[in-house]
Amino acid sequence: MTSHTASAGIADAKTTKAGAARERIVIFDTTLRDGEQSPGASMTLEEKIQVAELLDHMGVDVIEAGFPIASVGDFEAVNEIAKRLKRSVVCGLSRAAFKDIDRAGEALAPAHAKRIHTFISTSPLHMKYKLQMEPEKVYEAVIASVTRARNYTDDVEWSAEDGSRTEHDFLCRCVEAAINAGATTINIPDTVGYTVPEEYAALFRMVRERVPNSDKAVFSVHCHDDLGMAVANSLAGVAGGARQIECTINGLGERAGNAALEEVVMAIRTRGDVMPFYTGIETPLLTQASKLVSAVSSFPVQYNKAIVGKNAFAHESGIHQDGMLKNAETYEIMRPEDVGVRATSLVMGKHSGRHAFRDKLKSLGFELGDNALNDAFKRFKDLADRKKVIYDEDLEALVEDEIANAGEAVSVIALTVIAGTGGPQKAIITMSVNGQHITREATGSGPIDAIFNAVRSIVPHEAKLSLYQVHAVTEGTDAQAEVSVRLEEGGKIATGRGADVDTMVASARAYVSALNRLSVRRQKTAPAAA
Ligand SMILES: CC(=O)SCCNC(=O)CCNC(=O)[C@H](O)C(C)(C)COP(=O)(O)OP(=O)(O)OC[C@H]1O[C@@H](n2cnc3c(N)ncnc32)[C@H](O)[C@@H]1OP(=O)(O)O
Ligand SMILES: CC(C)C(=O)C(=O)O
Repeated sequence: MTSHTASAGIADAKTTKAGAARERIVIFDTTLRDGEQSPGASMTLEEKIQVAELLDHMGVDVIEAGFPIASVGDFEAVNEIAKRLKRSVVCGLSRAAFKDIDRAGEALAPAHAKRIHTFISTSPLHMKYKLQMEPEKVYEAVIASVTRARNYTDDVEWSAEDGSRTEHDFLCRCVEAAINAGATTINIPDTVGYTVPEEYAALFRMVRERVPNSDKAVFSVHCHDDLGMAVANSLAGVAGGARQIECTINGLGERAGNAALEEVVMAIRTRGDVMPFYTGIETPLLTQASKLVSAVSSFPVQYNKAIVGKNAFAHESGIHQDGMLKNAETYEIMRPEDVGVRATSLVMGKHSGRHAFRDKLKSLGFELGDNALNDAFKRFKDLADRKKVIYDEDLEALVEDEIANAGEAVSVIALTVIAGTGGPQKAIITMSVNGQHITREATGSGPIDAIFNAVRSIVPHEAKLSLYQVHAVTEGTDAQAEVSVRLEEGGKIATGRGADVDTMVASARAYVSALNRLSVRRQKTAPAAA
């Protein structure tokens, strides 16, 4: 396969092609806080430390390690992570309540760099029904909470929960007050995944234009995926002036989840031609982070998940595989190694074509001529129609069987076996013997015995069966069976192998293969004709 050339869009450089400076986007990971709010995703302290250390190593700017007031376990997690992290800022969440903020301050005390993130809802719906607070009380709570948090650190983030459904005048008032009270990051979350890209971008533009001190804070997006737009909305928020993205590994999070870190980071990196930004994330660690979070949260990653799904760099259809073999950029917009995937995989399946089949066999050490390749390809297509996943071992067994049985004097053409509780079992076999098709049937004590008896009636012989062995080439009930047969006759030994998803067919092929070899042995040792 040809490799990718450096794609025009890749935003590694700190300047755009036109020479303008790219702006740095702060990546704020909340896998350990919002991610853990996914029902069933709780992590142990050790697991959280493991995730935090990997995120730190990966270059995440801010790690929201938990909500310290929530439980002793959450406090300990934030506190232990605060002791360990070397590069990232450690962040703890708190409501607009002094006890929450003090607890967060206590948990974060050992951190080399700490942030308190305090939030309160600002939408009419949340204020009226959830908080049951008048807007003026909420406004006062914004100022009081940010001021309190500043006692612990200069790095204070304030969030307007349900910000995307908040009335604009009130949102602007609260943002201005939070900045005046000392907030250095202003987050306007789309808490319920309700907004759409154009609307969210406009919201940031509006707030930044209307709030007089808006240049004193970094604006942040925090998007949920209820309508499947968390990543698109996050990037739109950035287009509207936000410079921090809150996200989680694998998009873990409340309900349908948060914007996926790996997706926003790779979108920025890959489409640097239209987004003049960069992040500090070491993207080759993305797959490792995804696997770790999946393992500790017990949330499997869907196969077709962008960036880190099992199929993100896998191609099964012949036309795509052919394109990939000629130039990887035909069907891949990112290099697999840039996200920590070892290599693109051309998956062999019912949609694959000859180019990919030949290439795959070559990688397995088989170089077949055109005729043999065509025969093997026909058998492979037949196998792929019957078997969901074709493993390398399947191809090896198929080709070895093809090589062992191709061009032999005797071969199996068709087989029907009648088996079950009410024996005797019966086999009807059609074989080609020196080009002539012969059909016979026989019974036996068991289906294999019946098959071998039927073969013997077409190719009579006295050879003794000294070994009959079956093993499954791969796992699963649709695995191919690989059958080995050993025949002995007058001191001569011949073995044969056959492979098929049907154990009976594989047995017949193995038996016939051994007979062919025995026949060759007989000829080799026969006295030369006078
Ligand atoms: C959008 C988000 O993701 S916000 C974060 C959500 N995460 C979590 O809630 C996980 C951790 N939470 C918890 O462990 C608990 O909810 C706790 C410890 C925070 C609070 O527990 P409890 O005291 O039992 O209260 P409970 O959760 O039932 O209700 C929440 C209370 O906080 C109030 N509240 C909610 N948000 C805020 C806020 N930002 N600021 C101040 N008060 C708030 C509610 O109005 C309610 O108050 P009330 O008890 O006077 O009616
Ligand atoms: C606390 C805030 C940032 C939040 O998680 C949300 O609004 O979804």
